[in-house]
Formats: sequence, structure tokens, C-alpha cells
Amino acid sequence: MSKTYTTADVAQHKDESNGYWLIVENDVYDVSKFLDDHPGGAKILKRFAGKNATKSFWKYHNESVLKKYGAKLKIGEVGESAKL
Ligand code: HEM
Repeated sequence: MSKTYTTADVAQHKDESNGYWLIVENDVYDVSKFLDDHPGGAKILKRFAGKNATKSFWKYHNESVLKKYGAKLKIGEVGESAKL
């Protein structure tokens, strides 16, 4: 079942100890285990961890990326509008 998080919850996940989460549209993704598999590199995911990465995400990817990886990485949704 999908969980609801606040942007403040997401903001706490931006390092090794808490894991790396980010927001795309209204969904929350845990990319901790995806860092080394990301074709764009781990560094850029870490930079966006804890934040709303929607704008940058659409700059470099299209819907097919979410279709392929989304279900595997998605952990929930943001309950309020994401404005980080
Ligand atoms: C859920 C999060 C993400 C997933 C599942 C993901 C997945 C992918 C995949 C599959 C590619 C390969 C290209 C493609 O198939 O279109 C890619 C490339 C790339 N990603 Fe991500 N990505 C994510 C988040 C981000 C974020 C937040 C950024 C920040 C700007 C980013 C930056 C890039 C860049 C720059 C490339 C291009 C690499 C190149 O062409 O050399 N990605 N990503």
C-alpha cells in the first residue's frame, strides 16, 4: 500500500544514514539502492535527495523511465503540494 509523506519527511532523507528520497510530481521515490545503477550517476541523485526533483527530472527523462523504474522505487506520495 502506498504511504503518504510530507515534504518534511522527504527532506530528512538525503544522506547515507537515512537513505536518499526524492519527489517527482506527487510521488516519493527511494533511490538509495538505485544510486549505482543510475545512468546519470549517483552524484546528481544525491544532490536532489530530500527535494522535489520534478523540474530537473523532466529535463533529462520521459514518462518511459517512470514506467520502467517507477514501481520499483516508489515508496509513497506527498500529502501536500510539493514545493521544496
Ligand atoms: C526516480 C528517479 C530517477 C530515475 C528512475 C532515473 C533514471 C534514469 C535513466 C533510466 C536514465 C537513462 C536515460 C533514459 O533511459 O532516459 C537516466 C539518465 C539521466 N538522469 Fe536520471 N533518473 C532519476 C532521477 C534523476 C534526477 C533527479 C536527475 C537530476 C537532474 C537525473 C539526471 C539524469 C541525467 C543527467 C541523465 C542523463 C545521463 C546521460 O545521458 O549521460 N536523474 N536516469
